[in-house]
Amino acid sequence: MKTEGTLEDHFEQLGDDHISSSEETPLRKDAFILSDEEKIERIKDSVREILLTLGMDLEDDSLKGTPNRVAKMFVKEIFGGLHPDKKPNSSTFDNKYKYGEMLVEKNITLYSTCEHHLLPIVGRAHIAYISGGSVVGLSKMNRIVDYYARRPQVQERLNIQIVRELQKVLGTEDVACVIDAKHLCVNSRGIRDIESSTVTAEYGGKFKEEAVRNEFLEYINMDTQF
Ligand SMILES: Nc1nc2c(ncn2[C@@H]2O[C@H](COP(=O)(O)OP(=O)(O)OP(=O)(O)O)[C@@H](O)[C@H]2O)c(=O)[nH]1
Ligand SMILES: [Zn+2]
Repeated sequence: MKTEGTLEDHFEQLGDDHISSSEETPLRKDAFILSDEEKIERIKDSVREILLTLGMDLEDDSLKGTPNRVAKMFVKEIFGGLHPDKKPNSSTFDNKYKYGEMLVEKNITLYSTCEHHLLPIVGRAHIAYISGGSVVGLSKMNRIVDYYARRPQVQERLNIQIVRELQKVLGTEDVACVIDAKHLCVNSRGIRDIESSTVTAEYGGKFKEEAVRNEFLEYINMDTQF
């Protein structure tokens, strides 16, 4: 969407007019007006400003590349999942072999960023689904987790977004995801409790039934023997 005036004018006009529902990442309508390169330039200036305000000497050899490094990392890496174009293409196949039990992809490594403090969230996601006719490539589940994790996030929303996307891809409600993750904003600052972790879950369709849910949880807790 292109409009007249400066980007600042445009932000001003938009005010709090977000396009998101509660399960969606709260993005502004103009989120993708700027190219990645333009975003990196702007963020670079902001990071420089923060470091200067803190009193850091940006002429120092070790620090002079930091604004650019952080800006690139934000746009291309840790927040690289904000752009819908980055959504992985999840190839599905017909369930020709008529596999009728649940499939569990467990211990998926998850790196995200807490949107309240911009500190890391590090953990594991466990996904299960029961095929309604389609099966999805195993790695696509890891890729979906990674895509939604590369955003400023809260764990609850991340968990729901993963389940909704898989339900869409597979054409079935019968999808579940459990996430167990450490939030560095709890572990390394504030209350500084290094031991605690946060567990969230989203159960769709048949996973709302106790027996089905328990089977999934048993697989997650099963020791992997290799
Ligand atoms: N529900 C939820 N809360 C989160 C998540 N990540 C971080 N938080 C919490 O967001 C809250 C923000 O609370 P504030 O009181 O505004 O922030 P704060 O003063 O830095 O709070 P403390 O961390 O208690 O020092 C904190 O309690 C965080 O632990 C998340 O994924 N889900
Ligand atoms: Zn936080």
